Amino acid sequence: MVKICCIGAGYVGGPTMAMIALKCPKVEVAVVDISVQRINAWNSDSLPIYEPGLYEVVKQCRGINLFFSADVEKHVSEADIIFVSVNTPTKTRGLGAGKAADLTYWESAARMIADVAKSNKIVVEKSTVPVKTAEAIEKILTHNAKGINFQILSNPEFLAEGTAISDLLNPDRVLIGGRETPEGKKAVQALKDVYAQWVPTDRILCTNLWSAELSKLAANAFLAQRISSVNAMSALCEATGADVSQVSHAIGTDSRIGPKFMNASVGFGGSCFQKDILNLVYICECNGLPEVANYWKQVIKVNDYQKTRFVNRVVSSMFNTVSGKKIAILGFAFKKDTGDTRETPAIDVCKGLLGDKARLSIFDPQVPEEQIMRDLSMNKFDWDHPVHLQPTSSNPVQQEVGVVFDAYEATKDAHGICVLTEWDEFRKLDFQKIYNNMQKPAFVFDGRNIMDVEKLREIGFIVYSIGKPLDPWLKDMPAVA
Ligand SMILES: NC(=O)c1ccc[n+]([C@@H]2O[C@H](COP(=O)([O-])OP(=O)(O)OC[C@H]3O[C@@H](n4cnc5c(N)ncnc54)[C@H](O)[C@@H]3O)[C@@H](O)[C@H]2O)c1
Ligand SMILES: O=c1ccn([C@@H]2O[C@H](COP(=O)(O)OP(=O)(O)O[C@H]3O[C@H](CO)[C@@H](O)[C@H](O)[C@H]3O)[C@@H](O)[C@H]2O)c(=O)[nH]1
Repeated sequence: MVKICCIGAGYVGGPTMAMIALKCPKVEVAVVDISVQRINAWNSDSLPIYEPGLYEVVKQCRGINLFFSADVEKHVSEADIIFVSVNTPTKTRGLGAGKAADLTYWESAARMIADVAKSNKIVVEKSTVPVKTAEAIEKILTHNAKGINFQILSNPEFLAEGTAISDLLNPDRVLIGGRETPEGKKAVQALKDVYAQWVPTDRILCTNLWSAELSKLAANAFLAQRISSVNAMSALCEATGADVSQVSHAIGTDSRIGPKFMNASVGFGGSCFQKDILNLVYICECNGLPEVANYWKQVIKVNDYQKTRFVNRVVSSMFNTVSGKKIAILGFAFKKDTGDTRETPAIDVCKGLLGDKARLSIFDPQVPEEQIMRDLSMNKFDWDHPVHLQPTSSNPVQQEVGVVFDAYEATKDAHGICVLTEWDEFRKLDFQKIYNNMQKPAFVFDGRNIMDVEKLREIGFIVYSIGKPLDPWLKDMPAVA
């Protein structure tokens, strides 16, 4: 029986391994982690991450051919194929700080593999890493090899949160990069055999190592660039009276452009886009390509501009001050159907409003209070470490923040509402009831374009929607980012 071990039981390691276990009953899969707390949660009925359909998959295989364990070394030493899916945060200190990937966790995993391995292993990069990481990992492994053969593969993950299970079930493609030697090709084939249990072989792409590593960064850069492009257009729409949804639809019907990933928003978030683009920028700079680096940097600049622009709209609409005013924040996760808050635009928007002395009442159906408080007090990039190793906060959360369990409670007596995540349940709220319980004039700032603007205006709200023709109230208000 082939034995697979995955180091890192996070958003990627957990769901990907659960899918392999489900589709390959003859493979034994162990997911290991240094966080005992996370492993205990994977072994309980309350999984450590919220992902539609995940629990059902885990329940079918757990204890049969899927195991979660904190005994990292035992499972690594027994495995034939080892996936490494650990954190690769942005460096906060030293060379490349603020851009380069910090490979501390990756390196420590590689050293541990070299220490405990007693038989030949295929080591698979599942984490997103800089191009040429495989070379560094190879050096660490072979210099400590004791005669053991290690083959390194790059197999980046393309799942998106909230749709992880369907993405894994039916991926657009699986990418496997390996050395073009006979041993390298054999290792690629071994991994291909695993995926081929459920993925059509024409969707399993095999490349050299560096193409696979770079394709992951490039894919995220292209996707994020699309959002920054439509968000840049949203600012121009507001200035000219065009409607960004109509513009997106009109250009998306061109088959060369396509309709997906064209929703203007308060900005993209999530653990990957910003981190991976910064990483790409750093690699370009290191390779003497400052023009290419600056091109990609602009995607992040526009994203930051969009978040600042949103905060400025809120403040300027409300007579240029939100000091002491209650603002309801509906949605804190970086997108719907996940409880993940990593790099969520809600953090920057909330911090911006708090900077103008607002009082915030926050509701998100999936994000617990403790997480929101931690996010608002944490320094940039400090989130991307194993939970027990996260730096303790240097900026305790202000008393101006309250987290509540219901949208009606959040909006009671509020002056304004900011919709920051596109949860379906927000569309179904009783806005007449909400309006009746708010201060007047009552404002809605829709950062996701999910609200029925006409209906809200009929009720009496003053409404701002990203990239839509402005409410007469807002037209005269300056909103310079
Ligand atoms: N989240 C996504 O949607 C996504 C998608 C594609 C790729 N990625 C990439 O995958 C990697 C993992 O991301 P994630 O979202 O799963 O992160 P995560 O923080 O959810 O999980 C990483 C896990 O690795 C564990 N870990 C760290 N060092 C370890 C070690 N030495 N030994 C054992 N366990 C260790 C941590 O405790 C943590 O549980 C990152 O490189 C990320 O960029 C993420
Ligand atoms: O039209 C759109 C689409 C997305 N977003 C925002 O963009 C962010 C990222 O969304 P999405 O890409 O759906 O989620 P992620 O889970 O971050 O997935 C991305 O990042 C992963 C980690 O690398 C990759 O594996 C995926 O392929 C890639 O889509 C979220 O804040 C979304 O709200 C928009 O604002 N407008």
